[in-house]
Amino acid sequence: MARPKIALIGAGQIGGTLAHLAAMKELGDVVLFDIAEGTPQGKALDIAESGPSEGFDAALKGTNDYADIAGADVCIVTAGVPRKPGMSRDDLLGINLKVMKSVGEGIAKHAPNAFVICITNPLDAMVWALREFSGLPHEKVCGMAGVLDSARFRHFLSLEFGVSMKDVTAFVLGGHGDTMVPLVRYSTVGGIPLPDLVKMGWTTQDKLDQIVQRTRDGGAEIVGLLKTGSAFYAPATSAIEMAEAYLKDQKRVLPCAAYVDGAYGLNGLYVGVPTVIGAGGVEKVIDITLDGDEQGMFTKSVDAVKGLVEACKGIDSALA
Ligand SMILES: NC(=O)C1=CN([C@@H]2O[C@H](COP(=O)(O)OP(=O)(O)OC[C@H]3O[C@@H](n4cnc5c(N)ncnc54)[C@H](O)[C@@H]3O)[C@@H](O)[C@H]2O)C=CC1
Ligand SMILES: O=C([O-])CC(=O)C(=O)O
Repeated sequence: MARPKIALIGAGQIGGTLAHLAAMKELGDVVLFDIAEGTPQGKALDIAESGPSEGFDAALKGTNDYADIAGADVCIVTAGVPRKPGMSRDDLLGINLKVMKSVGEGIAKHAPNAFVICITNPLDAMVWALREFSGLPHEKVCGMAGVLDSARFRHFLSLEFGVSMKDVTAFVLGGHGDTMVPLVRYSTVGGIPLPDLVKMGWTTQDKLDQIVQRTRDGGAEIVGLLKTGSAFYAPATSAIEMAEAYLKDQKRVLPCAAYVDGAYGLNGLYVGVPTVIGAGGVEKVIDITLDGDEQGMFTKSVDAVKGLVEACKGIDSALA
């Protein structure tokens, strides 16, 4: 049986890391696409040359021609611009919206049956725009953010509790911005919800509040340290987890920016929610019950995403 084909649209920091991870995990053959001439070709060759030592079987190709993504099973989109210190993700909206238009058209023409994972920021608005420009079914287009934000939350919690990251679960909902909602009540250590761990005296509410804020600021913390761009190892790993769930029909329960129509009282909006990802793409949106405080934070985050979607419509009349 032929290997799956994975198209990576954008061969920058995340794109290159995605290609390396996909090859090392033997998820399929990889095509790296970018408008920069030489970059995707150079990265594809470099990674292919790591194959003999690593021992993976995967073909890698770099290209500047959308025709080479033909028939891709998965497309992961990182094309666009990352932020620099002092910028918010939302500052990227105008420039990256134009990129989503050409990427959406390229995918629609050459890989209309792919499962598409958007990473480009500002994430929730960009995945909405990419879906609009591509015209693909909503369940086949989603955005990566919740897996990353939840992984950051889990990492910080594991440091606080001094336990393995494997034993920490966490969910972060809402838009991938300053208003994201780390859900303390639905996050656990060894199955014990965080509020119970406060009652048990293993941590304090104050420490949890600080971890929640560090999670919300997780992207900015890395931007401040790197200075020339944003995080790429953990973002790439998170998207690969989603791609693998689709390719292997794993039915993973993963938070992602999914099209929510009906659940959470929403009427057709891309925003971070828990989902089930399998061979059908985003097969289910899990409509968890939120208490008053959680609902208030989620509504604020949803409103921020709605504002960005309206801004997109203002910039490109084809979206209005
Ligand atoms: N959703 C999330 O959780 C995260 C999102 N991001 C976002 O991911 C995006 C990519 O980040 P990096 O890989 O670090 O950036 P990068 O600058 O290293 O790579 C972006 C690549 O896109 C290419 N590109 C630009 N316009 C293009 C077009 N029209 N078609 C094809 N390729 C094009 C550039 O040549 C460049 O190689 C940024 O928007 C960043 O903000 C970054 C981290 C996490
Ligand atoms: O912060 C950024 O600009 C990149 C990003 O979305 C993240 O790392 O969460």
